Amino acid sequence: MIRYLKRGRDVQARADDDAKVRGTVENIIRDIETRGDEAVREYSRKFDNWDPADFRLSQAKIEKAIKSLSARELDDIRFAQQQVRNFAQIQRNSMLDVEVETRPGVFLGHRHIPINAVGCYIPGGKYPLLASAHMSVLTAKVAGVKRVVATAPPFHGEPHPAIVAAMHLAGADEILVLGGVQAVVAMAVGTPSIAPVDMLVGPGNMFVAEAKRQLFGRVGIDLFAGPTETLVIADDSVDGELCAVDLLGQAEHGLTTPAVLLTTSEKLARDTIAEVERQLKILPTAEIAARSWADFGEVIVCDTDVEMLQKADEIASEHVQVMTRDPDYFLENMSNYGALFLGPRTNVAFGDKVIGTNHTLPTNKAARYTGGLWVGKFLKTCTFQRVVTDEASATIGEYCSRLCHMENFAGHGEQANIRVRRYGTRAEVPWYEPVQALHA
Ligand SMILES: NC(=O)c1ccc[n+]([C@@H]2O[C@H](COP(=O)([O-])OP(=O)(O)OC[C@H]3O[C@@H](n4cnc5c(N)ncnc54)[C@H](O)[C@@H]3O)[C@@H](O)[C@H]2O)c1
Ligand SMILES: [Zn+2]
Repeated sequence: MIRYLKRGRDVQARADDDAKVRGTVENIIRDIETRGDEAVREYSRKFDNWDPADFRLSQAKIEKAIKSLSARELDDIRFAQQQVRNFAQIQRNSMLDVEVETRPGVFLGHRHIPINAVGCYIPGGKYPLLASAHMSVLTAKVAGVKRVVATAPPFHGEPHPAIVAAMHLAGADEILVLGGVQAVVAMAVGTPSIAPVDMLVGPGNMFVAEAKRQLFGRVGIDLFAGPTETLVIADDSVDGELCAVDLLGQAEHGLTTPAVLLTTSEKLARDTIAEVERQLKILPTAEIAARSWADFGEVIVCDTDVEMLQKADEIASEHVQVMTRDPDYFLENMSNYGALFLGPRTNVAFGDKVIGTNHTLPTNKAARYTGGLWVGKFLKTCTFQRVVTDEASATIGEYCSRLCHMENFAGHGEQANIRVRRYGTRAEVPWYEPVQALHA
């Protein structure tokens, strides 16, 4: 049986919020489409109080930002990037191009082709999320993307030096200081100063995620990566302090961050609720975390691991941290999650910042149909084929011709028939008389 000790806001209230955001974003996109650069500038002034001569950073400004960091800070960024680069490269190596002879004389294959130009959004509203530069820019570069544009909003009125350094060290070809919807629209449609990109990637708040969603089709997007969500699955092998730290650690992202505890231990559930209240008195980011916990936090008690698994798949959370006696049960059986964190020794912050897996992950139940950002998202898997013998051309041609006939496709049928006549031994294609006559 599944019991809620604490519930979040109802589904209707969340749907109303989504509808409001959709409308706001629609208007901004339409406005930028009609008025271009001028509108980009206006929204930048309005939302970020930011109106520089050029949104693009010069080489001198990039170097100045890097020089302002300490050796320790630069080294830490390099360490994180090395972990992300290494794992992205391992994943790239797992993706093989293929070319196989599927029937005598018939060769089919696919190649992974990098997208030409990608725009990476690095969030910087509440926190300067420099880790997103590793996750997007660097991974795109490992995939072989030629032109990578990276953009982040100003932080306290200026480019944030650690974000700029991380973008540069990750290999960004162009660095912009521009935030929100205006940044993603500018990269997607292009402006006199920003050449358009083919794909938008990276996380962002609900406005940024919704803008990417609305621009999909005109450009590619990686996935729906909106406000962070976290799910902790735990049994009585861990304590309330650890669970509360792991819930609040992610609840601090923003006011709409669901942090959910699923547990088979009612004692752990109650201990965690008490611990959350205690920690909220001392956590420096409690102002945000307390609101998201109050509105979106949930504590759910189940009887068995099987029940927890069912509920977890239904929630389809971005992050799922498993701290039970047998975490592998969830690895083997769970199907809907952005990323799994197995056992108490790791946690979501490791994945967010440094361990090497990508932190840009599906939210809003998108984990039902996609994983997170990874090197494969920057590659198009494109097929090719060739037929190298007369016999193969004629044999496939006969099947094709008959199948086209069933679908009433005369022109397609002729494409096949002409091969049958030229490369085959049959003098005629009996099942396709009318079109045959065209070539008599
Ligand atoms: N899903 C993931 O993989 C993932 C990973 C990391 C972070 N995140 C999420 O990224 C988000 C970052 O959000 P953030 O706000 O700190 O930074 P952000 O850079 O995404 O958004 C800031 C921008 O929002 C725009 N904005 C603010 N208020 C607006 C309004 N009323 N109308 C239109 N535009 C407005 C501004 O232009 C501003 O530059 C968080 O929600 C975090 O949870 C998600
Ligand atoms: Zn996080």
